[in-house]
Amino acid sequence: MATDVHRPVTGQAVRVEGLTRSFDGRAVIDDLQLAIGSGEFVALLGRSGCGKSTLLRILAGLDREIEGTVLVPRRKAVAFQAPRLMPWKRVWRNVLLGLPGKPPRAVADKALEEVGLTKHANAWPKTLSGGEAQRASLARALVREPDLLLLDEPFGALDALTRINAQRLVGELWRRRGCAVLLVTHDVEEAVLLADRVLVMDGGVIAHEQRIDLDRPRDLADPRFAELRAGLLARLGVEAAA
Ligand SMILES: Nc1ncnc2c1ncn2[C@@H]1O[C@H](COP(=O)(O)OP(=O)(O)OP(=O)(O)O)[C@@H](O)[C@H]1O
Repeated sequence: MATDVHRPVTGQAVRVEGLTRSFDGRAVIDDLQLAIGSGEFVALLGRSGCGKSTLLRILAGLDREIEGTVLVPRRKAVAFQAPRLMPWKRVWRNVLLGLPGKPPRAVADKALEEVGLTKHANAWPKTLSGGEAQRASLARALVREPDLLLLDEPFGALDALTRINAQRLVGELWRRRGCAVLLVTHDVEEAVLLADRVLVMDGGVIAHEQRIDLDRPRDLADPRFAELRAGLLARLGVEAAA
């Protein structure tokens, strides 16, 4: 039933063809096509319940009850809205959790430095703020040296200021690492701020795509930024404020 070949095509991080995923006989994803280039930053928008997380879980290899073809790199990592840290393990041990072999602590320390958490390497997860826990979760993704980083609303639960810092961090990590990113978000501004290309999911397929042809770092005050944002909001059925 499922064709799930973990081998990337040259120049591509993701290739999905004719993907269908049904729950109780209802196709949430229905003959979906998708390609993401190596090193490309793609944001995925769509109404609540349209299947964004389902698609991300399939790309992460967490859901194999599919029909169709899914090609993704072997090295991929995922971070969710909830940081999912093990409370009984110190932060650095959480970062190494699930890695094959016995990686030395230095591997965790390097990733924690990258996300600005060196000070908290020995801390227990419960002592971290929401933003810090989210950064620990990002560090856990980075130690996998991913060619594809899958982010499911990683900033959804953060307050506005922490969110801006976390967005900035993800933008920097992406530039430095050069991996492809698929970011699921509800925030149109975040999508336009970070992505090379924004996809809108609807009716089980990618119903719309918008290339973001703005230089980085992006300026929220740029009229073209507002135009792209308004266009995407309209696609989502939301009227932008004048
Ligand atoms: N394990 C499951 N069993 C049954 N139905 C499921 C399951 N997982 C997802 N669904 C259904 O599939 C649909 C898509 O869910 P999904 O979580 O992918 O949406 P989403 O676009 O990520 O939503 P949100 O933006 O609210 O997070 C929903 O109707 C959901 O109820």
